[in-house]
Amino acid sequence: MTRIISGEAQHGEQIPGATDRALRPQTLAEFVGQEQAKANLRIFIEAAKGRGESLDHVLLFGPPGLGKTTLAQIVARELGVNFRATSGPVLNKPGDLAAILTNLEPNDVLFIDEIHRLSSNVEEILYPAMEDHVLDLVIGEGPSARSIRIDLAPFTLVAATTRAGMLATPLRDRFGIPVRLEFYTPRELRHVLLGAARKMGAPLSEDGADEIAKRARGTPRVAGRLLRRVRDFATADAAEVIDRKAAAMALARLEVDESGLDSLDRRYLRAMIEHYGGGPVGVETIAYAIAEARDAVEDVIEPYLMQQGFIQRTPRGRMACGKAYLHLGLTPPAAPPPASQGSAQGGLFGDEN
Ligand SMILES: Nc1ncnc2c1ncn2[C@@H]1O[C@H](COP(=O)(O)OP(=O)(O)OP(=O)(O)O)[C@@H](O)[C@H]1O
Ligand SMILES: [Mg+2]
Repeated sequence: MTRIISGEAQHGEQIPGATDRALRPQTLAEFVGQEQAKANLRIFIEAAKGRGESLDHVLLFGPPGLGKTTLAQIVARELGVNFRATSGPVLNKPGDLAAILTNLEPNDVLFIDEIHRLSSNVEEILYPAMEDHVLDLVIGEGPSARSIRIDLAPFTLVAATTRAGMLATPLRDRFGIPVRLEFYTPRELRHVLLGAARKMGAPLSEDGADEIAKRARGTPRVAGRLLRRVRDFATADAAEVIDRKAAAMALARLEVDESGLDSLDRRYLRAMIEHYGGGPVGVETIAYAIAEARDAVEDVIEPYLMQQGFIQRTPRGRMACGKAYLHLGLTPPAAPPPASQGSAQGGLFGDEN
């Protein structure tokens, strides 16, 4: 799914040296937004440094593109230690993780991206490593197999996931510092955009930044991507400054509407309303209806639609809110009677699915 407004990294964006990296903030001070998380991290980092100890393990979770990888790198830099990065799907065997762990220097940061995709046999050796800084390995097979214990240097695991709910409880419990990343406000994104534009040398005006920020679905990665495309249009049109008008024109050509929704979001809402009476409808069903993978629907489409109040999650499935109808130029159904759960009428939305 290649969408201009997808929070997921696209081809080229994650490659070292690509523009994306040049735009990454390098310090906590430069990292815009997430004030609560930053304030806490700053205190924990200073305390760990003061004691000369490793920072407690950190779990970063939230939708794609909100800055988990960036924040992990910043934590290592602020601690003044090495940053080693790997990811759940890459670690196939316990030995893969063991090789990395045994090479860490005291208090280093090990970053494991997509930790929810770690296989269970790798996860098992991670537990004693996180808790007691030891590695329990089994050498050999059958009757001659024996287990050996290796001491590790103290280290900080910084893990990232878009799916905290998918982590096994024993794993989740081993993180002393859980950090939930939130969507950014348009004000914060304006800040991100002006900073990125400065680094790119793009002549972005403040009202131009506001126009892009409004449509970047609360996600810095989307903001950066929109900025690059808008700049392309501005270059093609030989515009001297990217102001509100130039930005709005470019965004219209990219089919990103004033709420930051693109054609896929609109298809999702339309399918829900037109085929399923506005819901409740299960995520599988709606994913099938718009021919997208369930994961993509849950990770990329729904969080923002939910946060913006276009849809809501109920025990019986997803439902379109009045805002979704209005956005598509449709008339919302009359409000159902206020949560009088006893009224077994089936309601306006019907019970057929
Ligand atoms: N707070 C921020 N201030 C400025 N730029 C940011 C901020 N957060 C993220 N960015 C920028 O947004 C882009 C995406 O950030 P990052 O790769 O850290 O997201 P992520 O949460 O790790 O995404 P994923 O879940 O896909 O791994 C980067 O270019 C980064 O520079
Ligand atoms: Mg990342």
